[in-house]
Amino acid sequence: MILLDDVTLTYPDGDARVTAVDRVTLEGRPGVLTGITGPSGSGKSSLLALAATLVRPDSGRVMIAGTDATRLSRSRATTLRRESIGIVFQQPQLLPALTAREQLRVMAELGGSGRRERRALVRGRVDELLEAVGLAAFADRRPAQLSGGQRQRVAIARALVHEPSVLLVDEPTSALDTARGAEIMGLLARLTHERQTATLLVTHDLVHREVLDETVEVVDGRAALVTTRTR
Ligand SMILES: Nc1ncnc2c1ncn2[C@@H]1O[C@H](COP(=O)(O)OP(=O)(O)OP(=O)(O)O)[C@@H](O)[C@H]1O
Repeated sequence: MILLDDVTLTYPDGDARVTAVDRVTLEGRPGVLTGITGPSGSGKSSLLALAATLVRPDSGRVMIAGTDATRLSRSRATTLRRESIGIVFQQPQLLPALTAREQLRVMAELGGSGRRERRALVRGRVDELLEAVGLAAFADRRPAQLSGGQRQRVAIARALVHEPSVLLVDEPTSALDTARGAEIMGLLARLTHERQTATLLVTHDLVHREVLDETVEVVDGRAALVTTRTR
């Protein structure tokens, strides 16, 4: 689970500062797909960067799996991020020379606490994850031999390699047509429910709103929970 607790984030703006996130409290719970929507410049990406522990808030706490990430040293925050958070970016950001299976294996080697047994465990998860995202038959293909939707599926599987409790997703459908986008959103909802990740997903695209369990709307750096769906 993840809790952004009364967080504020400002950026330098000439001699002054611009408030990108203004005292937001937002909770991601296990098995819940929470959509973050709102106009351009409202602070959605900044919220995700805070949740990813990539930036520190000016004030407030970011609680991840019971730990206040804002109080950790940089290196301990990095370890927490690797072990507890999966991130899917707008573009899949795959390495062109590697097959789908190798993209996940690299993540298995890089991340986590580095203990040999743990790495072996993570390696063993790779084929199961490729199957879970519908790519079992494409494991040996390189990015150029995959469609845009399939590349995004590889990125999703890669984000799940360390079995994160928190999954953060930034505009996953922006490079896809409506049908492929709907498939990716459906996949993210299914994985969230099956793997009980607390998933925060930034989206402009309200075409896909029906798969979201909750929708939080951000306006001028402030967030309001606008809908909650009961499954
Ligand atoms: N690195 C930065 N330096 C200065 N100001 C920034 C920086 N990043 C974002 N901002 C400002 O913070 C505010 C929120 O930006 P943010 O990118 O979080 O919004 P957004 O809702 O994700 O927008 P978009 O949908 O266009 O990506 C905006 O006013 C933006 O100009």
